[in-house]
Amino acid sequence: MVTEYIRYRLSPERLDGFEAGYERAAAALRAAPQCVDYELMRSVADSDRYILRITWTSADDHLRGFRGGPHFAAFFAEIRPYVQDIEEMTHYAPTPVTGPGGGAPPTLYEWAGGTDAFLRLCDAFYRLVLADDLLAPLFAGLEPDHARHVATWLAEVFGGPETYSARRGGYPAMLSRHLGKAITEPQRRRWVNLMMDAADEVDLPADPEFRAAFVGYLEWGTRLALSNSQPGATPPRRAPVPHWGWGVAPPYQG
Ligand code: HEM
Repeated sequence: MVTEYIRYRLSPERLDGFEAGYERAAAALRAAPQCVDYELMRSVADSDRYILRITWTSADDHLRGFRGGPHFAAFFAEIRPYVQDIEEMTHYAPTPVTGPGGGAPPTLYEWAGGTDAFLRLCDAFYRLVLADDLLAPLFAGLEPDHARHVATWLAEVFGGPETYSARRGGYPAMLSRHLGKAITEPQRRRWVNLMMDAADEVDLPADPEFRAAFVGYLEWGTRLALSNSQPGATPPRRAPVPHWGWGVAPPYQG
């Protein structure tokens, strides 16, 4: 995880369109799996000064992944007029010096290790699923990208980029994949078990706080998947993607 700060001092003729331009550019940041979060702030004393903070999964993900990826062109088209007004553009890493609150707790997505961690998790999970007597028949004939789609769903649920919503269709798309599948309780339980096995296999964080929050979502989500998949079920067709947090036990950062 690395934080980029970009400081702007805008020429008067470019001040007006700046925030609206960044508003549009932000769609590309939200869609990019390398971007964890961003915030644009305006100086209180000098309204021509701005600081943009962007948290990236790593400096390399930013410089190669994002700049070499499909979202950069749309992003850059919006901000190109303001490049000449940049005073500083630097990656910063955290130090142990933080306020009494220790800063905001990381998201479950950050704690897990970002997009890469969820991709590794789902690759391992579907290897186990396809070798499993109860689950393999349900997943026969999977699209080759299925594991990646489920990884982007999980990443979004746990506080990562909204890629599943932007590219795949959010909750309605996810729901539609489960309708009519008539998932049984033994299959649901096996799904959870194999996901936990995969978490061990790819070394997701094993601390009690992370695993409790992680399995909490799996229990909740699989029970909904089971009931929504029954013949005659009438789940809501539209709903937001859930955003799962730490619950009552935030991470121990002693
Ligand atoms: C937390 C629980 C679950 C989550 C987060 C989840 C997530 C997803 C997502 C995101 C998709 C759609 C992927 C895409 O866009 O192509 C999907 C499809 C699917 N899921 Fe789940 N799922 C869950 C539980 C289950 C369970 C318990 C089962 C069965 C035991 C199951 C079986 C399937 C099947 C068969 C598909 C469709 C594959 C296809 O033909 O495209 N899911 N799931």
